[in-house]
Amino acid sequence: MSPVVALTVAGSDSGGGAGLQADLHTFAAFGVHGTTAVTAVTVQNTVAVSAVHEIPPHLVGEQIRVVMEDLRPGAVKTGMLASAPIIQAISDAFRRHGIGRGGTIPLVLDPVCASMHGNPLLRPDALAELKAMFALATVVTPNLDETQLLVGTRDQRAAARALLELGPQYALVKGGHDSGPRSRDLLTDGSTELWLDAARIDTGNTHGSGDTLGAAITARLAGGDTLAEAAAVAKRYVTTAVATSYSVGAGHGPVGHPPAAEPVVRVEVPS
Ligand SMILES: Nc1ncnc2c1ncn2[C@@H]1O[C@H](COP(=O)(O)OP(=O)(O)O)[C@@H](O)[C@H]1O
Ligand SMILES: Cc1ncc(COP(=O)(O)OP(=O)(O)O)c(N)n1
Repeated sequence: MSPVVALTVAGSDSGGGAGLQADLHTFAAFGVHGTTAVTAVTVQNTVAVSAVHEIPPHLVGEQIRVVMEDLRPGAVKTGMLASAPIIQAISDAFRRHGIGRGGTIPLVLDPVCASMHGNPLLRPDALAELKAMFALATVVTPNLDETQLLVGTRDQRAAARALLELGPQYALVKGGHDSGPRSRDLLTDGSTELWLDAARIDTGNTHGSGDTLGAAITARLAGGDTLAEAAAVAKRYVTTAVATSYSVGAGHGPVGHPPAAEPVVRVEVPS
């Protein structure tokens, strides 16, 4: 029986905590075969990002093409996209291959702008292109620093409203960077509202938590979940991931990726 397949379009984190490495760990934890289109190689450890090498845009597009034509992922996630020309190449490839709104393959768009150390992962002149891409997304998943940059507020409801005006089907505004005893994320399509709520775990080792949440949503969407189902499962998974995070290196350690309690199960339909 062939496995469910998902694609991540993302940057590489040499420290192994975030980016496509976190996405692949998460896909594997859900029993999903992970494929990649690499946008950039970051020179990164637990302390800082010290350099970024961008992949030529046409090669990013080609990675998407060959994966789509051969492995046929059931859902796609984007992370670090680096530059406006790379975003343009990705958007073109998505339209060509039916990824995102207007197509049949769900798209989880994590608008990664900076690392948790404050180092940029998106060129400032690419912000408009990134926002234009939101209209393709099934769901956009910014953290509160990103909502501040993208729509000028850290208020979760106000941010979600402003994000939805840019055209995604859903906004999922993450609350990990908030304070207080709960870590609450808001999922809304403008008419329904779902609060994903968990106890805040007292740790500085949350590197890769945003990628892990988005990748878990993508894995479950690839297996056929609705977005609300996928987000609820993914929230339970990322809470376990933060609870199993660990210290490695001198800075912020990564979240853990234990096998998912609710993996993706392929249902074989007899022909
Ligand atoms: N200390 C924590 N305890 C529990 N959940 C957390 C904690 N930090 C982050 N999360 C959760 O991890 C996910 C990623 O959130 P966030 O840190 O806001 O995004 P990012 O990693 O993109 O900056 C969210 O579901 C958030 O609620
Ligand atoms: C290459 C690369 N991509 C993404 C990130 C940021 O990861 P994310 O999980 O969104 O955020 P943190 O949990 O690390 O704040 C990265 N650092 N590198």
